[in-house]
Amino acid sequence: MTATRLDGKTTRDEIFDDLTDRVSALRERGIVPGLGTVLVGEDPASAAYVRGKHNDCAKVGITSIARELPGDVSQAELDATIDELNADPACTGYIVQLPLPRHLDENEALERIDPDKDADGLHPLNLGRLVLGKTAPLPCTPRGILHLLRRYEVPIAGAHVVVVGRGVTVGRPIGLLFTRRTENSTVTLCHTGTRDLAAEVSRADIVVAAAGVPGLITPEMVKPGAAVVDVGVSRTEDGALRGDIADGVDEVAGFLSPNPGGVGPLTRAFLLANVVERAERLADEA
Ligand SMILES: Nc1nc2c(c(=O)[nH]1)N[C@@H](CN(C=O)c1ccc(C(=O)N[C@@H](CCC(=O)O)C(=O)O)cc1)CN2
Repeated sequence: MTATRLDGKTTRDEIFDDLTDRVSALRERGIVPGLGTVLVGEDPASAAYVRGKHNDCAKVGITSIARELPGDVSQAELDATIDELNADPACTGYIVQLPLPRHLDENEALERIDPDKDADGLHPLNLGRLVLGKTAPLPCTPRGILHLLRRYEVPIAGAHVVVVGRGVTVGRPIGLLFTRRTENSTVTLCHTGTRDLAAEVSRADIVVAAAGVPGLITPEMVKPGAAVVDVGVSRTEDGALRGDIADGVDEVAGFLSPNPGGVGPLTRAFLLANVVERAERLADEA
């Protein structure tokens, strides 16, 4: 079997076309959505992701607001930047790029973001709203995963989904999304304490690998025909990206979302979608 490739770039372009039209319609109503980013330090990957977000803004007509802070910034200075974006009417939504340098408290930063401006959907209030099944901005990578699976008509209702990794940006929230009534999947969340990862993965109709361990998921683990989504990120010494999926998985799986080229572009697209959706809500309330 050679897996159908879930193409994140083509799918992102479709989303951008839709967002471009919606941003034009907002501009006609006198509203210009603005995305803010807070980048701390000089991690090359984080800097590249933030640059990419601003390039995307230019493509769809959203204003960019970039804040860059040195790697040794204090928590109080970071808090002040967050407060400034909370108060800025030109900023419809914003993100604090993760990970932060170790001396900073990520949870404190996320909690300080005005939940209404939380473009990442990672504020505790918004994650809580997700748990309660209330409307909230959805975390961008999980939203991208679901969109990509639906786009390629991968069966989700009733599927057994095995998520590998319990991080806050992917593993934990994707479990919440798959178990909503609208998705109706059964989720097993695996992590470093899981006794027999291969046995868990082998039962999955859908595998979401978000562990950050290169080549963790091997062809022998995967049920023939399963959908495999690679969102694991690790870097080689020369900075090259490595996903969690080993070579040969595409010979066993029915669908494969590669990394790069799969969910990553959609993470960026849904960040803009969260901003545009907030701008539309504000326009309707005005
Ligand atoms: N505040 C946040 N921080 C981080 C998030 C996040 O969603 N919010 N996710 C990741 C980084 N990230 C966005 O910020 C991100 C990662 C990857 C991609 C992407 O398009 N990847 C490309 C490959 C790029 C490469 O070669 O390095 C792909 O998959 O094709 C976009 C965004 C952690 N931090």
